[in-house]
Amino acid sequence: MSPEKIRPQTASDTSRAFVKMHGLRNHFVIFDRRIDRRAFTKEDIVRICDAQVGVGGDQLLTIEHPSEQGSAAGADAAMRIFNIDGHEVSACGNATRCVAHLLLEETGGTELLLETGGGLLKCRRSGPMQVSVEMGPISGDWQNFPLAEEVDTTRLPVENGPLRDGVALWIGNPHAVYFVDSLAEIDLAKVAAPIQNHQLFPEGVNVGVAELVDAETIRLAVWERPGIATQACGTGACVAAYAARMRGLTKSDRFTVHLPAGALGIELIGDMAIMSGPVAYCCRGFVDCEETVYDFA
Ligand SMILES: N[C@H](CCC[C@H](N)C(=O)O)C(=O)O
Repeated sequence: MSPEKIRPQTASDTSRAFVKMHGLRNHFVIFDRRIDRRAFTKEDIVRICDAQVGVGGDQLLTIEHPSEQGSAAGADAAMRIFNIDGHEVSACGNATRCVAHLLLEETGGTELLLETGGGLLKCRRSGPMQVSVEMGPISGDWQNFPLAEEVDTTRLPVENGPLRDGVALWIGNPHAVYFVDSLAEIDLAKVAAPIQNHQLFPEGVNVGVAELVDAETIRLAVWERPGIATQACGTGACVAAYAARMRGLTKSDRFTVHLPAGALGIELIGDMAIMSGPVAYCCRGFVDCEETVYDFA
């Protein structure tokens, strides 16, 4: 096949232009809805995120014009975040860095304010392919999650095997953090899935399993909604650092959080977590949003 046959020259009526990026291998298919206003159906999202029939991604992101309220508060753009099951969620740390980098390249600036479902996030370029984001504030308010009933979020009553005495924290999305002695001995899917699906969390919860290596170093793996072990989780890293300090396991306010694909820097200032880490491009292209018919004849 000649390269021309496989290289799209222009977007056809049913296709949409995307860029795929990753932050520590947490990978995203990103669409700019400021340019192409068409929305995505749940089926589109599920298929686009599935590498076998679409592009492949941990989430689908759209860049949008800020809302009136966001604009008034100074937002430069807005981001919407969809999980691989098509459900919209309100926060993702690695996605925020990727979208902020795209927008900073567009403006040539060094700072911007990004509106998300979880609030307005201040982002800044912190190196050639590095972005820092003020991700907080972090809270333990049970009504945010929501929880099926009021419980002490600092001592979660939901346990499974080695995951005991967890902390529930909100950073635009819900997390349950459990400290263990050795992360290497944990079968993440096996121990975290029953907690994610526990009736206390009617909308599910991202489950972080953390090992405090020393006062400033955490090893972390996150079983994200809707049931995937990602290579990195930015919001998870922020709440793990916050939980370690809240629990009195350390007095530090600067952390290196090691995730399966690499490290994020987390700085805590009061309830605010500043997350710093890398971004990278994967590819650009067009993806079809019509129902696809396969002919194997
Ligand atoms: N990987 C993301 C978190 C996505 C959370 C999402 N899966 C949810 O359901 O809240 C991060 O870097 O923060």
